[in-house]
Amino acid sequence: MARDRRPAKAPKAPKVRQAELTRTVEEFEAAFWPDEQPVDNAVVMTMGALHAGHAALIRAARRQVGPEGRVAVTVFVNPLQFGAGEDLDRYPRTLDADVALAAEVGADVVFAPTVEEVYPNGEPVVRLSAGPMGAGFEGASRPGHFDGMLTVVAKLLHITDPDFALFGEKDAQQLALIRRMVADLDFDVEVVGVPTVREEDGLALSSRNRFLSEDERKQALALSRALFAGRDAGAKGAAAVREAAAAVLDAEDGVALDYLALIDPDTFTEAPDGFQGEAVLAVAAKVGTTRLIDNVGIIVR
Ligand SMILES: Nc1ncnc2c1ncn2[C@@H]1O[C@H](COP(=O)(O)OP(=O)(O)OP(=O)(O)O)[C@@H](O)[C@H]1O
Ligand SMILES: CC(C)(CO)[C@@H](O)C(=O)[O-]
Ligand code: BAL
Repeated sequence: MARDRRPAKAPKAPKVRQAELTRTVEEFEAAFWPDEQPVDNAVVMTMGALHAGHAALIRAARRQVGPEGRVAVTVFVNPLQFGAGEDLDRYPRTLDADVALAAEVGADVVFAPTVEEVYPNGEPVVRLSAGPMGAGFEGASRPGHFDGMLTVVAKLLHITDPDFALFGEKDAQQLALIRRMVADLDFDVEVVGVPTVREEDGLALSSRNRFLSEDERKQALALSRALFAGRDAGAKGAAAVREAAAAVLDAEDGVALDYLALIDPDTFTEAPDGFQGEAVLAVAAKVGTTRLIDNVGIIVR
């Protein structure tokens, strides 16, 4: 048999995506639409300090648009959605690591504008209003938060003009409001929700978890444990759900509860006694100086 003299094929190098960092709208547009090719594109909006939860969103965006599509990640800590005395100044900023992680999990472009780039005329005079759907829960604890959030999401949708925009279910009220804004104001984008990514012990990943001391990290587990206990009581009715979740939180001294609520996901108002069907069980609490939120979907019978 003749010897095969063809050189052995070099193993295929894995495709390393190089996400381009852009700081201005002009740079972003040049990088995100380098040519006229009609491909699907998706955006993942973040405030940076990326973790595995954000990575899940970016991976889902890549799956959504396919290997040839375009994925943008925005990194912008939006002052408009922070109230006085909130953690705007100490919010973690880790841009170099964010660009590296975004690239690794499938982003083509990172858009990290300055505050002046996003608000060149200073604070916007005209803003969106979240209305009654943004008044309860997070909106009650953080007045103006959702108006500021919707205003920047609308601006970023205009700038990035995506086919798909992906948001985490961890911020359930935010996701519901964005869906409602898109429907009410005829934005031409498909909003995709992505399930919450948790640590093995149940803690929902959050950029703010890095502020927790070791002890606080243990105390913070009461949030997810309470939600899981509530979910397990779903077959016994709404009152049993609230009771089971509250019992877990009551037993943890280190957690200062803001709200624990069984929510009708259509209206984002408290589910009435005797409520049956799909609901969201949500919690917000301060652990030390860090405010955390979490929620689970639940069927109440
Ligand atoms: N654990 C998670 N699983 C899935 N999505 C997440 C998770 N954490 C955040 N996200 C989503 O990532 C997007 C950007 O969120 P953001 O940058 O505020 O991160 P974060 O971790 O929620 O930060 P924060 O500590 O400010 O709440 C949002 O759509 C949010 O819902
Ligand atoms: C959607 C968002 C990026 C708007 O600033 C922010 O609220 C967030 O990170 O969830
Ligand atoms: N993840 C929600 C954005 C905020 O806390 O301001």
